[in-house]
Amino acid sequence: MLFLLSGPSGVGKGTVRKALFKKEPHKLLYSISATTRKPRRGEVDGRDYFFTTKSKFEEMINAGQMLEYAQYVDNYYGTPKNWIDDQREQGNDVFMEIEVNGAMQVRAKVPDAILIFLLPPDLMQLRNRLELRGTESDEVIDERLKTARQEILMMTNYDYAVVNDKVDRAVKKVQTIIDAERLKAKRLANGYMKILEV
Ligand SMILES: Nc1ncnc2c1ncn2[C@@H]1O[C@H](COP(=O)(O)OP(=O)(O)OP(=O)(O)O)[C@@H](O)[C@H]1O
Ligand SMILES: Nc1nc2c(ncn2[C@@H]2O[C@H](COP(=O)(O)O)[C@@H](O)[C@H]2O)c(=O)[nH]1
Repeated sequence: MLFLLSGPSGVGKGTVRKALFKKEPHKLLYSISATTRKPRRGEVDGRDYFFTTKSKFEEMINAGQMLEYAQYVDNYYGTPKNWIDDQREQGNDVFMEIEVNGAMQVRAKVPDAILIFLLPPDLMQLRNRLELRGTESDEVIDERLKTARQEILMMTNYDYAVVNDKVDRAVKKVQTIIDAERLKAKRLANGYMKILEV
């Protein structure tokens, strides 16, 4: 199965994902994205992102190596396709964490993907979280918040919305969605739902 988490910058996608993975070791595999953004302090190439150049990224796009990609506030971000295909063929569940334009490409290409949108309690808290994280300049924070307003309007295209007020509560909700979707898929695979429909 393919689970995808989106939401505006600073809403807490990475925080929720890391907490979820601590609770669910080995059951979900994180899809590492490629980006042309410069690494932040503490970020590791091949763990947080595959950091690359604009020209290499464009080569990958032209070679059809991206499942999806987007330009987000002056940088490219995208999901290498091969890895996702390999994992799904082996029966592993994959977890993606990406912005909304890329998510809509995944929706079109992988119709059975489960799309979850993470919301902030309000826009003021989104700004506070980005400022407290301290990884972007004021200018970039303004750009990201401007983009956030458009992104939140896309929420209706998702299967689920979860408010990240408290991290542990948001993690529990995402875990519940994953468990419910896995159960649904298992029942469908066994023909259980089909029998009920008849
Ligand atoms: N529920 C929460 N309450 C308060 N602060 C939070 C909460 N969730 C995350 N944060 C904090 O908000 C900041 C942004 O979180 P995080 O980096 O996980 O967001 P993100 O959505 O992954 O951002 P980006 O898309 O820019 O990578 C971090 O400093 C994190 O510690
Ligand atoms: N469309 C894609 N968006 C991605 C991907 N990897 C990350 N992202 C999103 O980009 C923004 C900015 O990320 P940041 O690390 O610079 O804060 C954020 O919304 C990420 O979720 C991807 O592969 N494709």
